[in-house]
Amino acid sequence: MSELLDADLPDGPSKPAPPAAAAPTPMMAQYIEIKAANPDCLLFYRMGDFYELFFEDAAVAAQALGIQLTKRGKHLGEDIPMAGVPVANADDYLRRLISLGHRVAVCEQIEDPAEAKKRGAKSVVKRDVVRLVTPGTITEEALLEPGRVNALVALARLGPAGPAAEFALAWTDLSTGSFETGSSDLARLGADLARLDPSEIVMADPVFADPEVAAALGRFRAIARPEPASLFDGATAGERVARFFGVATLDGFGDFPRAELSAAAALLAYLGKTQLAARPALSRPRRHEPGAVMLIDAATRASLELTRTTSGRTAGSLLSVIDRTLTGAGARLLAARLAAPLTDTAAIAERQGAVARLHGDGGLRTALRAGLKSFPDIERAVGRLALGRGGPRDLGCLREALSRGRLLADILGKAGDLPAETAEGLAALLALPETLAAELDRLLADDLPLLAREGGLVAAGAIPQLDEARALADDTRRVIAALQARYAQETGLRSLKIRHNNVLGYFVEVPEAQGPGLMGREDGTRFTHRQTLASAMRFSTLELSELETRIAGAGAEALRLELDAFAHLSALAVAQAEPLKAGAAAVAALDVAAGLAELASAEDWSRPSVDDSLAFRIEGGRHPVVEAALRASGSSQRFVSNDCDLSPPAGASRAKGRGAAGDAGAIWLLTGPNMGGKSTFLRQNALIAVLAQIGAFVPAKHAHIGVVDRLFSRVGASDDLAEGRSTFMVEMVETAAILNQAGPRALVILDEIGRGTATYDGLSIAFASAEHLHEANRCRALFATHFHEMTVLATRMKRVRNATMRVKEWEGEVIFLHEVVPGVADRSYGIQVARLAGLPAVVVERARTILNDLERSERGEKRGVALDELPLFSALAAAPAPTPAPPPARTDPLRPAIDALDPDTMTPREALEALYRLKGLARDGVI
Ligand SMILES: Nc1ncnc2c1ncn2[C@@H]1O[C@H](COP(=O)(O)OP(=O)(O)OP(=O)(O)O)[C@@H](O)[C@H]1O
Repeated sequence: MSELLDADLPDGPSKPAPPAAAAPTPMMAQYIEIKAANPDCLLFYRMGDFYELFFEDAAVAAQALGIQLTKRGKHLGEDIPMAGVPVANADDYLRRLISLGHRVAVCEQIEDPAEAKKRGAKSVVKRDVVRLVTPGTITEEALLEPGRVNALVALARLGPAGPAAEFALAWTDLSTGSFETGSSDLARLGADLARLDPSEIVMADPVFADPEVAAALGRFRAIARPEPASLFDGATAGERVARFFGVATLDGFGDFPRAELSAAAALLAYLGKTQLAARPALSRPRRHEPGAVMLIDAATRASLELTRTTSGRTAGSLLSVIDRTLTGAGARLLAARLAAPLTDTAAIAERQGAVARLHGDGGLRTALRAGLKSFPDIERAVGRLALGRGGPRDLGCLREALSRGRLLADILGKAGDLPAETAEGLAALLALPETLAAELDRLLADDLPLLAREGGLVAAGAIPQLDEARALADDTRRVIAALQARYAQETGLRSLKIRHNNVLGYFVEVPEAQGPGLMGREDGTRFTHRQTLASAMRFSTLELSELETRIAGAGAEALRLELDAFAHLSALAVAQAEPLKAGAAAVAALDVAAGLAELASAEDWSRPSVDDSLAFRIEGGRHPVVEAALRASGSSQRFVSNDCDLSPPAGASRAKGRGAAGDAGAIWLLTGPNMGGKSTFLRQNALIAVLAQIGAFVPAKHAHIGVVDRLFSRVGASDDLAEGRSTFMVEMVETAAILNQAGPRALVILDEIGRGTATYDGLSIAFASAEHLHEANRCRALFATHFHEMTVLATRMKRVRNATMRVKEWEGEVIFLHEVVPGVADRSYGIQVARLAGLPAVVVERARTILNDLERSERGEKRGVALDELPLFSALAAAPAPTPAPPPARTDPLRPAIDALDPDTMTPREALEALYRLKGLARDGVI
């Protein structure tokens, strides 16, 4: 704060108010200049131990953070609003601001206040923005969720707007340094973004303004940010990427299409803009081959609740049920894999191999999981160190990771034959940098401070000069005592003392009589006379004055040595970023495989067979989330497993031609009562496909799945009022996407489409959609419907099968068996379900009458009178007295009961009983 200098201080009350247009103070002028360069950020302006915010920023921050809004000095005659947050817990405030969608520019003092003072008493310490904190560029542990990838995406468009425009994405998680690219197009952009689930997207201004892109972005537009088109310049893109990685050409990185290079270069440019001087330790860009992953659009992800439930919570999602990982990196990898199931059968088999090995070897799994438990997050520690934002604890994390990595390698090394993925992991663990491990072990203390500048990060005994400096700083008295003992011994003067005062500093003092003996000594220490007092003489020595200087500088020296050691270790770690990251990836993959194996063994899941056929045969399939929920509810009801077979009908591949079965999967039309379990069945099959293709085991006895390249699910109706679309409109938009995009390898789940409009319109749409799926899309599909009329399709179309949910009726009650069987439901049991849901009995009865009537007329019989009658309430009211009569007087049963009593004729016992009777009437609430 000392640097705030007079120039920065608010005008005191004694001073006259400045004229309205008074020039700002030098500090305010500096603030205004920096703020003008960062208009779209809240500016955290460093002043001593605080980040201060001024003007509008102060008001915004005070409101968002609930901190006090004060004022400081005046600008143009007005008070300057100010709010501040302590530097020590700035992370917490940053997190809150970022989560509210703000961006923050962190402005630090970039010179020592003493330097500023040299320029004159009124000069201001130089400051500059060192970093922009945005949702996609955070790296601090406190700001990140351990198990969630924090993706920043750059979206590039090649060519002018229009359906033929090529799109590409480049994405990174700055906290771990991952860096990937992939191609896209307008139709699949939403699905690609949904897979990455970014925190922030950057794109060129014109792309941001394109209404078609805006529509494709959907909810992601809220986190999109327009940037100058020059960031995406395709002509210089390759060169810029090469420059970042310090290579002459990108040839060694693989073949990147131009649009992907443009996205990659823009991403790097944006990192440059936000990270300024710091250079992130990004891995070399890795290209996602088109078609390598199963495409799942945002609506499908939401309806299948893969990583979040429809209400936005993690608990209750598929991820939450299958996640048995033990490390942050493992949890992130599992989430990333779940978001992007593979389509390459060999890659799937490789992952399955790792799970299967650990599934089959419980001992190995247990040992590995013990070693993995809270394994430190290497990736994020390296990421922070590379950006210069790391601390001693990040080094400590690497030290622990390296030694625990060796343990894991030992366990795997003794395990014998390993599947490819695990063997690769072992190789990466064995390649963890030994030299770094040794250096960390040698230099780091056991307990590490949060910040390097607090000191204490280097172990005692590691650096002799540091030990000495510390000894001097911390243990001056001991050093002096040792010196005093030495002098006393050397001179034979037992009364020799070393003392200190501000004038002489350290000096030797002896009784006056012995002083002359010290002067003019030929051998040993030379004592220089400084002062003679009445009873004592004082001397200095060379050692003492050296000691003096060393003590004065010792604290600073100790800190410098520690900071040097920290910089040395950080540089060593950053230089080894690649093997460290490879080790981290190995640990994450082991954790995922061991977690999935643990899950499979605890839940009795099986290894699916995944190939390039169009098969889809599930035996004894279960819905993992509903099953877990049933168990957690403590209900005695067990989850009922079901089979599903959408494989092409037998011999179909030989039948060629349109209309014949051809090489296409089947469509199941599923009818059945409400609450029968249709939606559960539909979803469980989609989830089994997803699980199979991430390389996991699946909740089924057996599963054979021909790779699904695109998954569509249209389950349940929901309004999208924010986008101005009604329930029916949303339903139709999503159905349109399916009918337009699903190819022969797709798996389509349609749950009751057409129910959002009038019956005949709905039925016609559902009917036509099913026909289109069969004839045009020719994909595997599950179609649940209440339109029983649709079941005739099975007689007309070769690959349509009817299936239904079994129910039992017992004494007028409906019992849901949750069993899927071939056939057609005879009825919907909607009225029984309505009764179970607690609809008033009178409404249920009336509904039953109307239903009978409708059914009779449908059968061509004479319709009853129910529909022609007055509606429910007038019908009820019509019978007794429709005329406006006063409301019936409330009868009070106590009155007649009291009237009936004759106290004169009652025995005491009868009186007592009567009293109890009256009391009972009152208590039962009859009155
Ligand atoms: N296979 C099953 N085993 C046990 N319980 C099940 C099973 N399937 C569904 N259930 C239970 O039945 C409830 C209703 O299931 P679901 O929502 O799938 O029915 P639905 O037929 O789709 O109903 P609606 O037609 O009303 O949408 C579930 O919440 C679950 O508790």
